[in-house]
Order: sequence, then structure tokens, then C-alpha cells
Amino acid sequence: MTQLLAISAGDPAGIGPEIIGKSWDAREAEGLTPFFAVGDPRAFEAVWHGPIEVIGDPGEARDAFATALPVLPVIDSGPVIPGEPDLDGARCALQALEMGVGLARAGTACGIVTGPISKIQLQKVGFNFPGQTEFIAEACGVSRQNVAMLLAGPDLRVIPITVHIGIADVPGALSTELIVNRARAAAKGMARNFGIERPRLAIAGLNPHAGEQGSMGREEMEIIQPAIDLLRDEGFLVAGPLPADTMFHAAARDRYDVALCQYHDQALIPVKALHFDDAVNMTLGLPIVRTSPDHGTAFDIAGKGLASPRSMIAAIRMARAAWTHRQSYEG
Ligand SMILES: NC(=O)C1=CN([C@@H]2O[C@H](COP(=O)(O)OP(=O)(O)OC[C@H]3O[C@@H](n4cnc5c(N)ncnc54)[C@H](O)[C@@H]3O)[C@@H](O)[C@H]2O)C=CC1
Ligand SMILES: NCC(=O)COP(=O)(O)O
Repeated sequence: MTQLLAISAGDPAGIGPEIIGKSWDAREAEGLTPFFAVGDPRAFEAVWHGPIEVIGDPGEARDAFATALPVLPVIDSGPVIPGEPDLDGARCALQALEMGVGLARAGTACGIVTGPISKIQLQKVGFNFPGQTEFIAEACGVSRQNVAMLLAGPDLRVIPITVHIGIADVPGALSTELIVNRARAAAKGMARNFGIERPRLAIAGLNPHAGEQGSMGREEMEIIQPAIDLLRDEGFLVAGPLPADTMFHAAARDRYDVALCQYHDQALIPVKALHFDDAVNMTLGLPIVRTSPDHGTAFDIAGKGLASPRSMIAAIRMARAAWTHRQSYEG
């Protein structure tokens, strides 16, 4: 029997508990695969009025799911004030993440959907990672160079090659090796999680007009084109380096399955402009399925009942679909 999905609640003062509760409300209308939450039950009670069943073991979640949101409890986060994050809440978010990843790695859950955390809050309690992506990679024994952060919406999939670093550090962080590693993770991840056997990769330039033959920057000639040549030698279908300003309109998007972009906002601006409501963040290159909504903690609206569960629902759906694709990919 397929195990249930684990959903870590994220920061208890953010919108994670509300969108998980709303996803449970929508379980029948949306045909969602059963799931259980990992977090502080009080964080759910503070923002959502649906039924909760505290479980002692993921094995209890299947029966509970029909009538209540099953919650596997973590340490008590203390009083939860939506929109006001604190260190107890950050510890609680970290424990939920650790437990959820552990359950997915053990096969006790069929994958993990991570609720939004505040990176700065987590770092205050000793979390020494740029984000959940790198934490999960390390927990799974995979180098952070060999995973790829995919943001996927109905009409566009993107991967940032450099991720959570300052823009001034981007040129120095780019290397032919990094681009090749991300592209390999992208290609394998498309086959394994989406059933796209020979994905078409598009790789963006860094500079205006993709450098215009070196007149506006040399990274395309010295770093990006050599990566593309290596990837083509390995048999991958790769276009690029493409000028970033003309690769995201509708006709251009039809020519590739996933776009690899040189830095965070080059990738995330187009996908969030098109699909903020229902894009999903998936980590490619892991032995486990991991998805997440595309948005953050939204402390500004937490506890007001305004949070949309659309991206969380899409993340639940994508995790389950990826799990199914993996069964046939891995035989
Ligand atoms: N996967 C994750 O855990 C992510 C975490 N973050 C963290 O979130 C925190 C806040 O980041 P921001 O840049 O402010 O981005 P954000 O996504 O939290 O919020 C941006 C804007 O979108 C709105 N919004 C976000 N999700 C919404 C939803 N489901 N329904 C309705 N409105 C929604 C917010 O109210 C806000 O106005 C940061 O600490 C960041 O580290 C950001 C992105 C992803
Ligand atoms: N901007 C995307 C993002 O912050 C995702 O971070 P994470 O999934 O690595 O925590």
C-alpha cells in the first residue's frame, strides 16, 4: 500500500498551517492523495477551525484522514501569534522539517511537501543552510551542486543555477561544472518525476543579449557555452545561451521543457509572474520526492484567513504524480 505524504508545517507563525488546513478541506473536491501534517497542533488550531487528530505514528494517519487532519506533533512551539515569528517557532519548524525528511527517507511517507519557513528565523536557531533545498540534499547524502531547484507552473518550468546568494556574487559563483551538474540533475529529474524522457533544456545567458559576442560580458563565451558543448557531447538536447529577455514569451516557451537560468530572479520572476497562484517548487536529484509551494511565509497575512492554498494543493498533486512516475522509471 502506498504510504501517505508528509507535510511539514513550516513556520508556525506563517501561513503554512492555514494552507495545509485548507488543503485538507479541499481533499475531496481536488481528489488529493491522503497526507498528514508534521508540526505543532496549536499552530493549526490558531488559524484553522477544521478537525485535527493528533497521531502518535504515521501509520495512524490513513484512517484519521477521512474525518480530520492528522497531525504528527513536534515540540510545543509555545503560544502561536500568527504573523509574529519567534525562536521557539523556528525550532518547531526545523524539527518538523527534520522529521518529515526522515519519514520520507525511511519510506514511512511517500514523499515530503515542505511548508514555508523563514530562512532568517531558522538561521537564528543554528540552521546553517541557504534554504530547505540544501538541507534536504545533505540529509539525503547528495551534494548541493547535484540537486536542482525546479519551479514548475502549467506553462513554464525554470531552474536557477545559482540560488540564494547576493547578485554581486553571481558571476564568481558561476562555473561550467555547476551549470553541467544542474543540467544533468534537470534532465534526469524531468525523466524521473515527469516522464519526459528526452527533455529539451534551454540555458539562459547572464548578460544583456547573452553577451552579444563578448561586447556586454564574457561569461557566455567563457563559462556557459563550454557547459552547453559538454552537455551536447553527452547527448542532451540543449539550446543556448539564450538572451533572457526573449526566452519567456509564449512562442519561446514552446521550444523547451525547462529553462535553466543563471540566478534566482532571472528564473523566479517569469514563473511567479505567470503562475504565482499554482507554481510548485520541487527539488530534483534527491532519492526522495520533495515539493513545496512556490511562496514564502507571508507573515503579513498570517492568521487573517486570506492565504490561498492553491500552490500547496499543486505541490501535493505534483509530489504524488512524481512518486507515480518514479515507480515506472525505476521499474
Ligand atoms: N519554500 C520556502 O520555504 C520559502 C520561504 N520564503 C521565506 O518567506 C519569507 C517571506 O518572503 P517574501 O519574499 O515576503 O515572500 P512571500 O511569498 O512570503 O510573500 C510575498 C507576497 O505574496 C503574498 N502571498 C504569499 N503567499 C500567498 C498565498 N498563499 N496566498 C495569498 N498571498 C500570498 C504575501 O502576503 C506577500 O504579500 C522569507 O523569510 C523567505 O525566506 C520565501 C520563499 C520560499
Ligand atoms: N525562492 C525560492 C525559495 O526560497 C525556496 O527555498 P527552499 O525550498 O530551498 O527553502
